[in-house]
Amino acid sequence: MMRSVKAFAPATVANVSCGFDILGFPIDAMGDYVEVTRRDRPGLRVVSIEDDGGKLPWEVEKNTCAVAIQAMLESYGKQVGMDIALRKGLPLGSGMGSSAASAVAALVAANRLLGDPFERKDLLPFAIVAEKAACGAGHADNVAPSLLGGFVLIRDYHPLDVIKLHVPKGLYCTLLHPHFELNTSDSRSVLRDSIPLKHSTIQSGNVAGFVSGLYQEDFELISRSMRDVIAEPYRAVLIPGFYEVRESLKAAGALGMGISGSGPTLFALSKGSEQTAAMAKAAEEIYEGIGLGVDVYFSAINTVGAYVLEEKN
Ligand SMILES: Nc1ncnc2c1ncn2[C@@H]1O[C@H](COP(=O)(O)OP(=O)(O)O)[C@@H](O)[C@H]1O
Ligand SMILES: N[C@@H](CCOP(=O)(O)O)C(=O)O
Repeated sequence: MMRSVKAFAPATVANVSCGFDILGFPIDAMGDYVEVTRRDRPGLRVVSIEDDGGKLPWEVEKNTCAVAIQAMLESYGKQVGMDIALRKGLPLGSGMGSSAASAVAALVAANRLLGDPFERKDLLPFAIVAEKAACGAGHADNVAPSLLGGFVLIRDYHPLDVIKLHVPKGLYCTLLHPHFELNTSDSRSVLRDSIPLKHSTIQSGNVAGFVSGLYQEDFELISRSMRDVIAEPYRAVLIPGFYEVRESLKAAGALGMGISGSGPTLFALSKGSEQTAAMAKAAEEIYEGIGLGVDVYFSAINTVGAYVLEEKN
């Protein structure tokens, strides 16, 4: 019987401009690490959290690692005792699926500790419970791609219908993380409950175009489809320099760009990695002008999702 398992779950770009709450992909550049260790008494404990600046909750009903594992154990039908150690590789409130990566890494580790009783896709509802605990909304567009890898479409939430999409060769992602936190719950609170019919038409056309573009490996179609009339207009005002950075990234060769998840990180897709240095330089100059530090990450699209790093007997 396994004694402890360590797993990694990648950061994710949710929405991908046109797919609010229904589209996302993981990146290779970074993620969260969770180790779960069996204990002889039932019950979960968070025993260590590293690299969170002391900001994350240790309570099992609040930390997404524990919330996700608890949901899994309820479905498993047996209370197995586990100690949970989390190392944050992701900045908080960044728009890169930080709460999701913790939950997914915890689930993949705990599932393996139990001998993999759940298939990968069957872990998703447990990760959604954790996401809801973290930001008040059970959106799956971070947890699903972090768990499954590649572009993932959430066709429906009730019941869950999740589809892995084709990843075109040579598609590359640049992430710009300006140094401030924007909590997902805050950037969801600026959104409207209803949208005009004409916006629904524009958004559906673009999400269909984006998915077709992936399958046809048609980078021009992907580029044309990266438009968001639902969330971006309301959220852009929360992100200093958004429109300027958008123009500079496009001028530097991005296929398209948008807000990663709920921001403040911005993402750009490009065909290949040749333009990424120019994109980063252009954006860095703008952020410097507005007095904001920025971290830049480059990554291929991660196609495998979370994985087990180490098992100890
Ligand atoms: N392991 C975790 N447990 C509980 N809350 C977390 C965890 N990781 C991140 N969070 C919190 O979840 C909230 C949602 O934001 P987060 O997922 O970090 O945003 P983003 O995905 O935009 O980076 C934030 O308040 C963040 O501090
Ligand atoms: N679809 C969600 C995605 C939130 O992503 P995060 O990385 O900012 O948590 C939304 O747009 O609110």
